[in-house]
Amino acid sequence: MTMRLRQIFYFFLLGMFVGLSLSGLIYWVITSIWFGNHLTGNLGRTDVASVTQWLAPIVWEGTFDSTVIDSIYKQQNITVATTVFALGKYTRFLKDFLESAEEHYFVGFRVHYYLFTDQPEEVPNVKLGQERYLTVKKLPSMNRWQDISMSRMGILEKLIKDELASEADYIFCLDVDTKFHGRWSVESLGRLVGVIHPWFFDAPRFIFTYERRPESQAYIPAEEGDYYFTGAAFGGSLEDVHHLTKTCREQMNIDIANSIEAIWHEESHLNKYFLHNKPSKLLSPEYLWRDISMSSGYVKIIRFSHVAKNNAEVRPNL
Ligand SMILES: CC(=O)N[C@H]1[C@@H](OP(=O)(O)OP(=O)(O)OC[C@H]2O[C@@H](n3ccc(=O)[nH]c3=O)[C@H](O)[C@@H]2O)O[C@H](CO)[C@H](O)[C@@H]1O
Ligand SMILES: [Mn+2]
Repeated sequence: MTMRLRQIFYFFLLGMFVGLSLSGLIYWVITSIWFGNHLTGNLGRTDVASVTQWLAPIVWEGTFDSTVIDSIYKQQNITVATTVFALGKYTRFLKDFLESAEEHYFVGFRVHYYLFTDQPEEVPNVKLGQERYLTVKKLPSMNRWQDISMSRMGILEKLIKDELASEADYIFCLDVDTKFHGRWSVESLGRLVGVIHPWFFDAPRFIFTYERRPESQAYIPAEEGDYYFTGAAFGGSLEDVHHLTKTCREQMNIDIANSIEAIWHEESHLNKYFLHNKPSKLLSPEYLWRDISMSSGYVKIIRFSHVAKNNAEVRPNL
């Protein structure tokens, strides 16, 4: 009798197990196959904002499906122009920059690096993958680091206008004192793309180091501004980045004529530009972190970071 009861009990348990598994399977079939992802594919983060007030996505780990997004861009045969400047002692950063980019940056897509330097002989010989190209362009040396940093806008404006039109679809302009540590790929593409500065993403607005003197063209009043963007990485379509670099160059020239230099140089002008020309996509500080040794709970993966450097030792002036 007890034997029989036990059998019934086990049979019941088995029935429960099969029933639950079946209903789980049916639920999965209905939601993902019948409905597809449009109803239930709920990617996103709850600990950080992943969309701006003007409905531009903010790219964080966990907000996109890399397989889906790769397959979209694979069909488009795109070329991503990538610019980097290395003058004076900054040529020492090139090897790590290029080697790590070959490992993590737009892997499997066509990338054309444009490298501006005053010492082409110092450009390291880095083995590039298939469909990866490097063009070295010589620049005269400059003796103020601020001038090097700011002059990038005008040089990029000219590069885009004179050479890139039929050569590339998108462009990213990056600092060289940096290194890639994780995927940076097509999820970052957009018409106009800004990267949230790693030191200010969790700071209140009054801390943002916008230019606060009304005499400068980069001036932003205390009650304005959405995010503080880094000058070390920005990008987008050729047309939009051309307009950005042209505008920043013109605004910096007006400042020069008025004998004023914005507090954070072209970064200040970039922030002013983004105030009136909202980026269509924002990249989280995963796309330019402080230094690989620092951590933050929000940043689940460091994709690109500044490297620790001794400014007094590498810059031509203080
Ligand atoms: C985190 C961040 O947002 N950094 C910004 C910040 O400091 P940074 O300390 O990052 O500026 P930086 O010294 O890296 O200079 C910017 C870039 O100019 C180039 N360079 C500079 C000096 C030199 O002797 N040789 C040379 O090639 C190089 O590509 C470098 O990456 O302020 C700069 C201008 O105010 C830029 O806006 C930087 O992007
Ligand atoms: Mn830098």
